Amino acid sequence: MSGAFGGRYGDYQNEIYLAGLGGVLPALPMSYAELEARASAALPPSVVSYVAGGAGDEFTQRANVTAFERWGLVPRMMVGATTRDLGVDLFGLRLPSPLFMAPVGVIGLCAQDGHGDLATARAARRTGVPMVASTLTVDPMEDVAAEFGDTPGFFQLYTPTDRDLAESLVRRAEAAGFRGIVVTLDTWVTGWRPRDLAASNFPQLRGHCLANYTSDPVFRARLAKAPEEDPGAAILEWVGVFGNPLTWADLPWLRSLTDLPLILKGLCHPEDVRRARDGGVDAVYCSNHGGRQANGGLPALDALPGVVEAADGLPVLFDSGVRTGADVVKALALGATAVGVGRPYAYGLAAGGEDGIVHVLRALLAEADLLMAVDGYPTLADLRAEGALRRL
Ligand SMILES: Cc1cc2nc3c(=O)[nH]c(=O)nc-3n(C[C@H](O)[C@H](O)[C@H](O)COP(=O)(O)O)c2cc1C
Ligand SMILES: O=C(O)C(=O)c1ccccc1
Repeated sequence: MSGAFGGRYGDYQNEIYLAGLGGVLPALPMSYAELEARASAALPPSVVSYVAGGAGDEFTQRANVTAFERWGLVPRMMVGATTRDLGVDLFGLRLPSPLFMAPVGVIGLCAQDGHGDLATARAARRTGVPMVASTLTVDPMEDVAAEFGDTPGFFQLYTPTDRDLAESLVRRAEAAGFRGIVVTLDTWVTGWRPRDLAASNFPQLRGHCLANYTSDPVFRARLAKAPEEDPGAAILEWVGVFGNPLTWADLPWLRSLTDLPLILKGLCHPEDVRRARDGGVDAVYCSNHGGRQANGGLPALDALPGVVEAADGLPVLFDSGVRTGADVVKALALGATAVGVGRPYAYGLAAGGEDGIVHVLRALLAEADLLMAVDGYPTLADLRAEGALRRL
């Protein structure tokens, strides 16, 4: 059955209604609010506050979400959009959809078995939706990459202050088969996060998600004792080496680190985008870290049009506040090449393991696909045409 209820990604809708005919209801929530509630009940409180929380009073985090309400697609009729093409080209790769999983440093802890990075990589394999694996994982990057199958994966680098360590991490990512390096610029220092402060809990400070460091020969060589013998010293060493306050003078060095596509994450100002472009990056990534780093700022979506313009044809990745398939479509219509989600898949994992992530990704893509059908925009190029999207 396809027709009135399906399409390539929309077929998830068929599956759900068909299962209902057999008396089987969806095991996982269909709305973000219910998903968050289910995940919050499943996770330890310290992980809930870390994942759900943001900077300050979380104004920017909320604004990231509500910003999408100010845009609307204008429906077109009699287009006959019976098949939709959501595929995108990125760095010479053909991705089946424009969706990707943004790097989430504690995703490992969101799984019941504590190996959420591996579950995420397996969900990437099953859906074709790429994972951007954080530097901060429970399992080393080599083990994560081994689960990707044919789906390309990207490595997110938190650039350490030790350049040799940075280079070692990048060499390992290349050897493990990652297809690009995403350098996150907005988190060399941690933003003020009242929820984590109230619980006096920051997972990495308790030794979580440091496997890429403790498995690294350059990091290990900095320690007097092996991290297995003296975990406390390893954590302190991590605190000292983690955050590198990079400047534009460091961009030539970053660029020289790899021949893989280089993507800078956290760019919102057009002038920064131009500098990144001039420095030879392969893509820019517009994001405000889901409102976790700086409060009081513009929603990332409001920065997107300026970033797209300044990128001048360079691919633009986007995340922050995407909760629905309609949000994915709106970000694409505003010029994003690919659209990322963070918390939604973390909650999918917490609520339903690997299947929970697959559910979240399929639901996002089904909604986006069916929206493009209903509104008569069969391709991403149609979505970007003049008059498709209007500001309320
Ligand atoms: C719990 C959590 C951990 C994160 N860890 C990282 C990280 O390690 N590296 C990074 O670049 N971004 C990290 N981010 C930011 C995400 O990549 C992404 O920018 C953000 O989650 C997007 O916003 P959303 O959660 O509203 O979808 C993290 C986000 C969350 C929620
Ligand atoms: O929590 C985060 O969003 C994150 O990416 C991070 C990781 C290490 C230190 C501070 C923030």
